[in-house]
Amino acid sequence: MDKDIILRTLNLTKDYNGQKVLKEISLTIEKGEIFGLIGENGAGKSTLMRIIAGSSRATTGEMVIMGATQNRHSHSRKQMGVMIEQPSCYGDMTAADNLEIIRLAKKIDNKSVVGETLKIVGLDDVGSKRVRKFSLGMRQRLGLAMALISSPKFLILDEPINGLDPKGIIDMRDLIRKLNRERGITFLISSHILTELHQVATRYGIMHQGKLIALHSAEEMERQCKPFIKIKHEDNMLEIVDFLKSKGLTQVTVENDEITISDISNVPKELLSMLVRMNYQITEYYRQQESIEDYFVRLTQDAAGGNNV
Ligand SMILES: Nc1ncnc2c1ncn2[C@@H]1O[C@H](COP(=O)(O)OP(=O)(O)OP(=O)(O)O)[C@@H](O)[C@H]1O
Repeated sequence: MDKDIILRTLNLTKDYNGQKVLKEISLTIEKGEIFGLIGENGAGKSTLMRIIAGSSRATTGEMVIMGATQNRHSHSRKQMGVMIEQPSCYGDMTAADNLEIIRLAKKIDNKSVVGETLKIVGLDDVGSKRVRKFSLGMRQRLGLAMALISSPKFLILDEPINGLDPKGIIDMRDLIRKLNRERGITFLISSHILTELHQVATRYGIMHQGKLIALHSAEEMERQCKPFIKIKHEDNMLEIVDFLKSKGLTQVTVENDEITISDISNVPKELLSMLVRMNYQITEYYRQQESIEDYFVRLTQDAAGGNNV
């Protein structure tokens, strides 16, 4: 067993009524990582997380969690905390009472763990407030506390930032980073909005239509965001596109009358003056770096067949 590997999946698939919603998912999460699982709604993130958490079974494939091979009988997931979907809790009770119920159900002897966990998530000062009066951010914190109470080494959080206001997003990110840094907890976190996980994930897996289409470290993700050139004009767009292609530029796309050249390594230095010499009415010509969100959109479009002109 490799002690630095928290999770390894090999060719996991899931079929619902004959429809493949997970297609050969193979991924490894190492100790200490904050692994961000990104994909649009319906990409298969929750399905994959439920299988890893043990609340659903894969149709085929293998999975090893903290050194233990998982099969239908082994749910050796005691060192794992899970928050998938809205945490279910008793609205008429306080956060402390809700946690106490979980402590008893999990047979945790140490009574002080309730207060300690509430402190970690910043809910130690809400006193006798009933959970049904909690804001969404507070509920998410309580969900995290429920997942944390058994001192897990690995936390699975499905869309923990979904619906939070900007301050709630920052607080949740800070909390995740703190738990990772100070307690060495490894995270698997999903989101359908890439920017929500930007600055917190150390590695990303991008899912699209049940497939894992890319795996990137945070640094690789930044590198993937390629520079491009935008051209705005008041002229015959197709003529300009043909001209660019005649210069050997293949990755030329058009959207809202704007031309984008993605393969800038092939762009001749004097391209702008060439366009002007051709008497094209160019109104703007500039170089930009692709944002992480744009990269995600490009990647999922490429996986779906691309949109090059
Ligand atoms: N219990 C189920 N029975 C049938 N189909 C299901 C079931 N659960 C999920 N699916 C289907 O599996 C696909 C993946 O859904 P999943 O919830 O895993 O996606 P997701 O990426 O988590 O999306 P979201 O961000 O909306 O939660 C969808 O097409 C969904 O309709």
